[in-house]
Amino acid sequence: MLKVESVYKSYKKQNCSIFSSKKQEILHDISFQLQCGECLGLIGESGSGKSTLSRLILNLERPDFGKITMEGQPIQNWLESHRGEMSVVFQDYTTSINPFFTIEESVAEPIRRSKCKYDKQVVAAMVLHLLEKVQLSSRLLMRHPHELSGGQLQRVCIARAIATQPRFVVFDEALSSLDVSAQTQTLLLLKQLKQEMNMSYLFIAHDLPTITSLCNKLLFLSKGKIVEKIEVQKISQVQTPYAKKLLASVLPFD
Ligand SMILES: Nc1ncnc2c1ncn2[C@@H]1O[C@H](COP(=O)(O)OP(=O)(O)OP(=O)(O)O)[C@@H](O)[C@H]1O
Repeated sequence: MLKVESVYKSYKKQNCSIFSSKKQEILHDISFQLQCGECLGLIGESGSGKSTLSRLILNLERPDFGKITMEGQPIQNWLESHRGEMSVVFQDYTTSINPFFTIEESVAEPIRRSKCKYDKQVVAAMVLHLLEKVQLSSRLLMRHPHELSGGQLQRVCIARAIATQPRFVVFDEALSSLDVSAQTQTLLLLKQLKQEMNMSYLFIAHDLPTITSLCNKLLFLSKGKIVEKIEVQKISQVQTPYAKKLLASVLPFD
């Protein structure tokens, strides 16, 4: 489904003069594939290039070299011809939602922007159904974002992300800002939604237990390079010192 081939990305070095052309390599020779229905976890420490990679996949930025394709088509072409079939949930739920919109308006927005045109009552029914899917009460419909908890707001973001029935969703540190209890509940919800809607996920996180409980394959990213790819069932067989260190930090005993 998604194919990333030898992708490189650099940014202009920070703290350099505006005339300087010095660049810092952020991603180096990244290649991997994600099959239909799979949940691929991308794990790496802060600054390893995870969000940069997700921006390239979402076509918010272009790689310097390399190819990103979806079902054989360059990602930008695929996104144009498959509107609403890829979506994203970011870590910062507070800036992902318009503060002036009610929850109903926020969830309705991606449906209204999609290629299918529905009348008002149908959109209202779809919003209600989506709230039910993410286990939020219809009593929240007329509230504004500041009147919801962090966990509830992230569910609104998830409802928006699944509103157009995407086949592929990128979760970029989507649970990192939630407390442990909201994280656990949201994780269960994502598992359930994935099963019900047969979606493929790219799940980016720096927390190994969260990622292993949801994903079937893992990529370890260190300093812009994929240092290890492994199936979650074989996680105890990781080879690289970086992956071993991450594993040891959550499983201190043999
Ligand atoms: N637009 C940009 N211009 C210059 N440098 C950037 C830009 N975006 C990211 N970087 C740099 O690229 C590096 C990787 O950033 P990125 O956000 O991809 O890491 P990350 O693994 O997602 O980190 P975190 O887990 O902290 O979110 C960082 O050093 C960052 O400062």
